Amino acid sequence: MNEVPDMANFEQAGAPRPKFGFTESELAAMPTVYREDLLAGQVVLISGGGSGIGKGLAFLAARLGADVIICGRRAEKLETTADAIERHVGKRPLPVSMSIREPEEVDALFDRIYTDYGRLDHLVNNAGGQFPQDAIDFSRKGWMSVIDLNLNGTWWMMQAAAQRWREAGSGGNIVSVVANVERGMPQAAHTCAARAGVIYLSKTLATEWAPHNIRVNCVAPGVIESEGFHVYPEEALARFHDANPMKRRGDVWDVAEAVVYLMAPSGKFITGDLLVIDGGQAQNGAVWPAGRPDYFGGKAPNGV
Ligand SMILES: CCCCC/C=C/C(=O)SCCNC(=O)CCNC(=O)[C@H](O)C(C)(C)COP(=O)(O)OP(=O)(O)OC[C@H]1O[C@@H](n2cnc3c(N)ncnc32)[C@H](O)[C@@H]1OP(=O)(O)O
Ligand SMILES: NC(=O)C1=CN([C@@H]2O[C@H](COP(=O)(O)OP(=O)(O)OC[C@H]3O[C@@H](n4cnc5c(N)ncnc54)[C@H](OP(=O)(O)O)[C@@H]3O)[C@@H](O)[C@H]2O)C=CC1
Repeated sequence: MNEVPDMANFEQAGAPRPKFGFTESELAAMPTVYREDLLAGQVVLISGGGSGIGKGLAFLAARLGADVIICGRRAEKLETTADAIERHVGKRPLPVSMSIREPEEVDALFDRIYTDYGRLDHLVNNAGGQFPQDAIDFSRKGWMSVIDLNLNGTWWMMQAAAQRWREAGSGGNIVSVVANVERGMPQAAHTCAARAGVIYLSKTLATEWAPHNIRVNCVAPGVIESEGFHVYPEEALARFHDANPMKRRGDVWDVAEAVVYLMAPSGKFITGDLLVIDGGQAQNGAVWPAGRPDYFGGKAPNGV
């Protein structure tokens, strides 16, 4: 397992740049295709908003004028991210420590949002993850934790949002961050099962919830450089660029801007869909998150 620098604090502490992903100054300055008041007056909830893709999106949404709520399990990480966004963007997201796997904690989160803001416009289900392992060796607890996090946790959030929106008669918008599961993904069968569940759940809800003016979409990142990379061994990381024909990793901004496209009026006629952001991985390339076995070619000719 690699040592991960404390991403959220590194700039203040004068530490070297993070091992994976952008600095906070970079997130604050990344060029965006969107106009600066695009999300003004809108309330956006981002699960897993303290790190990685969710943190990038929290910066972008705040820069576009939204009131942002970020949630996740680790309070310190959320606070530090909220501090950084306040410092760089001038708008402080509300950090809420909770687990999406606990329905009561999900309910409490939505109660807090409606008490503090009186509304919610967008739910981004970004919290999720997995560990790389051959499926044959999954422990029961390991399988259950990945399914519970990525499928059940995402559902509790969706249902809680939709019930509030139905009650308020307001409509709303859900975007769930899944993964590129079209051809399956060896060493990540648990997450493929859960993410496929979220994709087809979303397609179904898009129809059921259209009468409530609720849109439901997914985005599927390919290999996106983020803090989440710390769960993968060096051997696998060294070849992540081989996962797609563009031969490189994507970045959190690629995903953040795609999510905003679906949230904003640009997405107003899109529901039940899956936007893939993977440099062509669905067509060509393979990711082996625990390292490529010899049977499938082992090391590449250049030695990595
Ligand atoms: C699919 C690869 C695509 C490549 C591109 C990258 C995609 C990304 O998604 S980037 C990363 C996104 N972030 C993460 O994945 C977050 C890191 N992962 C986790 O936090 C865990 O893997 C989790 C999702 C399982 C979290 O569950 P939690 O219940 O909090 O975790 P525990 O540590 O308590 O573990 C529960 C259970 O799971 C088994 N397990 C956990 N890690 C491993 C491992 N490395 N290898 C094998 N098994 C693992 C294990 O059974 C754990 O129980 P105990 O044995 O009692 O600890
Ligand atoms: N980076 C990539 O290449 C890809 C990423 N993805 C997916 O994109 C999403 C974001 O990943 P990324 O930013 O890369 O990695 P991160 O590990 O940085 O993001 C995962 C986030 O989920 C939060 N989280 C985990 N468990 C829970 C929980 N039970 N309740 C609430 N929050 C939780 C984590 O915070 P905390 O630990 O504090 O709870 C963390 O902020 C994930 O769903 C990931 O699987 C999909 C495909 C590729």
